Amino acid sequence: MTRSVTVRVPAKVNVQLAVGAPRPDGFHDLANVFLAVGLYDEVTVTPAEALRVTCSGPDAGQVPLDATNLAARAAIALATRHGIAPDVHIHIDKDIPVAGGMAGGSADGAAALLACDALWGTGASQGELLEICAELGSDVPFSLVGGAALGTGRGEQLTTVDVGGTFHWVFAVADGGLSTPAVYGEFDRLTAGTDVPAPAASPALLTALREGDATELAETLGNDLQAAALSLRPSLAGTLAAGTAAGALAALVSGSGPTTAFLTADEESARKVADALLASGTCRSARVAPSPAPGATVV
Ligand SMILES: C[C@](O)(CO)[C@H](O)COP(=O)(O)OP(=O)(O)OC[C@H]1O[C@@H](n2ccc(N)nc2=O)[C@H](O)[C@@H]1O
Ligand SMILES: Nc1ncnc2c1ncn2[C@@H]1O[C@H](COP(=O)(O)OP(=O)(O)OP(=O)(O)O)[C@@H](O)[C@H]1O
Repeated sequence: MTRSVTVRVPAKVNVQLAVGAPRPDGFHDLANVFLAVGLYDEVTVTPAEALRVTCSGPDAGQVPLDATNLAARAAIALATRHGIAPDVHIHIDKDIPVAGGMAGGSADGAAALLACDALWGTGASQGELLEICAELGSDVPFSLVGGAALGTGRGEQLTTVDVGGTFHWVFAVADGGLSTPAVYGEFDRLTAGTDVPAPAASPALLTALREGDATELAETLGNDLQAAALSLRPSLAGTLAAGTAAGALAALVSGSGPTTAFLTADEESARKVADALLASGTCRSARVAPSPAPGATVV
């Protein structure tokens, strides 16, 4: 009998994304407060004659199925380290918006890594898994651990953040994606000639998370990439305004966008904001999700 392993993995929203000046290696130092949210991809790995990737879900057509897929890269990275062949069929059941600033590709990379480790019995330590994640991308370590964390460096060095309650969100999915490097490039263009301060986590935001206080969190949310995302996609301003008018406590661009995130007082209010966003015609779909959510987990 052929054994399969399935891993469920969450999307993320950045409740604070403080961005420093560009580094010599092209990356930016960050104070990146990640929160995992309850929208999930499921990645299933099954032994096969050769590595191949398939994908299902409404956005499946936008997902690369070649060796550039982060799930395939994760399988190859683990196999290479352990001297085995990455002969596995990876199936991604995708529910996280693609190129939406919610770390969907990163989630699949972390999930495939955990799934292959379980399938092959490689027994990689959490430290080794996190090291491979960091090689795959800045957001990938957080997708593995989930919950809430502060990411420093380029976002890959994680410190756990305490969260004292459930926060309710609405995510407005835009038509088409935004390229993460293009948004960082626009940030550089917009801040050229200015003194960009070293990024630091907001103590008030960390307190709001610890106390589970949505009103306080709403006042302290911040995304330094928001102006760049709005500059590249001006129509997002209309989406942000529609969610705020519908009663969201706060609205912001999720990571590099173009998904926009709305913090609400409770689940009922989240449903109302989602309905109003859809009716406004300013987004393709509106998804309700609680946070924090657990990281990559074998199901
Ligand atoms: C916008 C965020 O999603 C917020 O969590 C992340 O910072 C992006 O993380 P990611 O998609 O995993 O990004 P990576 O795959 O590591 O890098 C893609 C590109 O984004 C830019 N990048 C990314 C992270 C970072 N700290 N500084 C950057 O300038 C670089 O141009 C890099 O070449
Ligand atoms: N498994 C994957 N799922 C989706 N996209 C992938 C995957 N692997 C590689 N990609 C590529 O990565 C690009 C960005 O997709 P992704 O959904 O990860 O964006 P994102 O959510 O904006 O990322 P982040 O928030 O980490 O910056 C896609 O356009 C696609 O070409």
